[in-house]
Amino acid sequence: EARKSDHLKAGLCVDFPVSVVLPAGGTGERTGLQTPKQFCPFLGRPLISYTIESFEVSWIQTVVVVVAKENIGLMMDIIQRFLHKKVLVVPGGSTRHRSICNGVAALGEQRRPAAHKPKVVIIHDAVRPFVDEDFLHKIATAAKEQGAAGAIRPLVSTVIATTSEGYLDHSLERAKYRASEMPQGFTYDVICEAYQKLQCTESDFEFGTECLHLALQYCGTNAKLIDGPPTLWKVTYKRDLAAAESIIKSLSQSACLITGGLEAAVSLANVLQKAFGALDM
Ligand SMILES: Nc1ccn([C@@H]2O[C@H](COP(=O)(O)OP(=O)(O)OP(=O)(O)O)[C@@H](O)[C@H]2O)c(=O)n1
Ligand SMILES: O=C(CO)[C@H](O)[C@H](O)COP(=O)(O)O
Repeated sequence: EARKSDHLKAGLCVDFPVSVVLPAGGTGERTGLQTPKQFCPFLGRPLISYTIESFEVSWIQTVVVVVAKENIGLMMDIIQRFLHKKVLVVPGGSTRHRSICNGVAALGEQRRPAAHKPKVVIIHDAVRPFVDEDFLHKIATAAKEQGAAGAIRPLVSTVIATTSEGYLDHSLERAKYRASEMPQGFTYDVICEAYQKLQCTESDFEFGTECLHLALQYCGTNAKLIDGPPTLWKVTYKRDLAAAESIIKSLSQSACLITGGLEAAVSLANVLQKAFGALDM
């Protein structure tokens, strides 16, 4: 049976069509598990279902989920079981860029009038389940204005370059750099052009890790960068699955205390509210 948390929606809106591409075609090699991380269950529900739920807001039209061919059936079952609406499933590619490119192409193939083509496409890794509507709205709005926008976070460690013999070559001044995270947003025209096969090279498709870079390189679009919350982090290693589980458990805990207004009961309610609040990241 579907078990969906009743998130408070922020009541935001936009006056342009927005669609989403969620790349979910990876194998999750770094977790060391057989099951790709996006399909690992948390409280009986696969991780990807939580991510899709974050995009179930009124101002988003279509969510394209890109999965490996062999997981299309599994993905369709998840959509049916957890009552996800507005989701289109398309086959992925051998790298993340190829999967995203397939997802963007699927938005153009949908049988709908040009007027309903997305103005903005949000791209978000399926394995970053904790993204809130307010931040999605910031990314969509900035992407519409600037052509591209992306989430950034401060670097935790200093980035260094090594020599081929394994010695320090040079180190970067950490304060000047940021970690690029997801979500990212693009106007539909910019992301389509960025992935044009005539300019996006095989090397980009094979080794690239940054969509914002493609937009700059092939469309001359300087993305607007927006500081994101720590919750945008990506599930990459096994330890991240444990962290995700603990957050999902804390988010799913809720209590309804009917106090009748007695002073002692009201202060108990306040204490409980603070205790639950302390579970926040
Ligand atoms: N061929 C691929 C590879 C990755 N992804 C997706 O891109 C996102 C971020 O990639 P990453 O964390 O690298 O996922 P995996 O490739 O699955 O992980 P690993 O590198 O450990 O195998 C994930 O949602 C992943 O499913 C994809 O859609 N298609
Ligand atoms: O941060 C990102 C984009 O800026 C991507 O999520 C990241 O590049 C995915 O990378 P990988 O496949 O190497 O884990």
